[in-house]
Amino acid sequence: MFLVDWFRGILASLAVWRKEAKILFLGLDNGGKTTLLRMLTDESLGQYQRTQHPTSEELSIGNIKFKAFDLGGHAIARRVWKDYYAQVHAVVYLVDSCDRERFAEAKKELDALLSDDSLTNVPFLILGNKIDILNAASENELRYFLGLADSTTGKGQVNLEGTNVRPLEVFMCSIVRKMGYGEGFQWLCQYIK
Ligand SMILES: Nc1nc2c(ncn2[C@@H]2O[C@H](COP(=O)(O)OP(=O)(O)OP(=O)(O)O)[C@@H](O)[C@H]2O)c(=O)[nH]1
Repeated sequence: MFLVDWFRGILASLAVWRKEAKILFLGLDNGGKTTLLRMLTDESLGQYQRTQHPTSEELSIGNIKFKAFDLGGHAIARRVWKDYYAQVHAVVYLVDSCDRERFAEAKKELDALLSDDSLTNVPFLILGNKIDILNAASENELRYFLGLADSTTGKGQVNLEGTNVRPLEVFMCSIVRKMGYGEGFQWLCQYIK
């Protein structure tokens, strides 16, 4: 209960002082986007129907709009999210940290996003999800395979204003166990302007 309230508090404080924020949840299918969206609304857990491709889901909390899209061979989805949001305030990129076979695909999609002109300087929170599973990759392993070993900008309060450096960090989490993503969102919120 405390964790849930704390997490909601982070989002509520963002909603209070911002007029509007648009946050994209992106990643390959099966990464946990739908589960995270559901968690943000009602903390209800469960198995969700795998959504149809190209898939998108949306929810609003106050003035914050969250929208999730699957990437990976879904050129249509990419076009749709680009059309949908003229401006995105933050990206949450989810990776299944147990699915090593798809790390290369996850990296390819992430690289494409990081070099996308419409997302220049948009903060990126990378969530390595499913760490409750025994064979999950460690944070260092995930950073390595996503090519982020040297490009993350630091956890905690790192002032990047005036530097032209995009805030980028990796946080490991288990959405079903309600672990780790709150810290990630707390980090991200400081950069949502
Ligand atoms: N063990 C574990 N399973 C998780 C976790 N988060 C999500 N899952 C499971 O992973 C599967 C995919 O989760 P979704 O939320 O549907 O993933 P998605 O990114 O929305 O992918 P699609 O539904 O395919 O579009 C589901 O069976 C979830 O229950 C987690 O933290 N730990």
